[in-house]
Amino acid sequence: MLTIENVRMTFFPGTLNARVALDDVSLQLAPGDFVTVIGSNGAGKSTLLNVVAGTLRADSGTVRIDGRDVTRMSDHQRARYIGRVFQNPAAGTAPHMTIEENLAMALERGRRRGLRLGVTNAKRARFRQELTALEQGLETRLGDWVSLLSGGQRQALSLLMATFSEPKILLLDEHTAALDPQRAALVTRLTAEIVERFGLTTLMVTHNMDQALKLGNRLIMMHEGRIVLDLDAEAKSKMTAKGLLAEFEKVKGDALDDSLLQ
Ligand SMILES: Nc1ncnc2c1ncn2[C@@H]1O[C@H](COP(=O)(O)OP(=O)(O)OP(=O)(O)O)[C@@H](O)[C@H]1O
Repeated sequence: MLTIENVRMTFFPGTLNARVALDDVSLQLAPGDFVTVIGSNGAGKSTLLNVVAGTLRADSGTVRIDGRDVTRMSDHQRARYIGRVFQNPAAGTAPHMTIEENLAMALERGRRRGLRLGVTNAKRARFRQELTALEQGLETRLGDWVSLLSGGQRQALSLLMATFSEPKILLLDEHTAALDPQRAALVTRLTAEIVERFGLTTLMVTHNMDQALKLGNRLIMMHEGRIVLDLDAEAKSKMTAKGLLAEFEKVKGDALDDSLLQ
């Protein structure tokens, strides 16, 4: 469903500030794969998601979604294939539009004929049904401005909006990191439910080891622009948070050894 081949991406190439964010990254996801992505700060996790979404263009390499080469497509052209939720609850929703207007916008996203934001009764019934599943009481607040919602409620709504148009790929970029533990747990649970319900192929970046181990059927660890660990479902089920930290220490140590040898 998603194929990333030999992708390289350097910020400020050819300058003293040059920074290799992705160093020959290849990754293949089968339909329905749910891959959690961990790694130290600056490892290239967000850049990877940006290259998949088309927000950033790779210097070289290819990105294919469902067999289609999207490498040269803009983020707008890819929007119909991709749903994305960011760390900041404010990023995924329009604050001065109502809940139902936001949902109507999400429903039309990526369609070719432009925006048809009209909220019909049929749509409203669907919105109520989907919102009820979030268990946030939002189904009775369709006319409320989104700016009135809590961070957790907004993130739950963002998740619903990102998956509404049944994207081929769901990208989650530390989408629970800005929430308090209780709300983070709720959004984590909703994530698992929604991904399973729609069978979404998902890449989820997180700094939370327990979350990375609990969710999904595969885990990758990135370090300095490379994938340094790739655990399938079985290896992941046997891994512990402590074990992951030990792997972190190992790659950091190896990187240090390499730099000392140069
Ligand atoms: N817009 C940018 N301009 C310049 N350099 C950037 C930009 N975005 C990322 N980088 C650099 O690219 C590298 C990878 O950054 P990226 O944000 O992908 O890492 P990350 O793994 O998501 O880190 P974090 O966990 O801190 O969010 C870092 O060295 C970072 O400084």
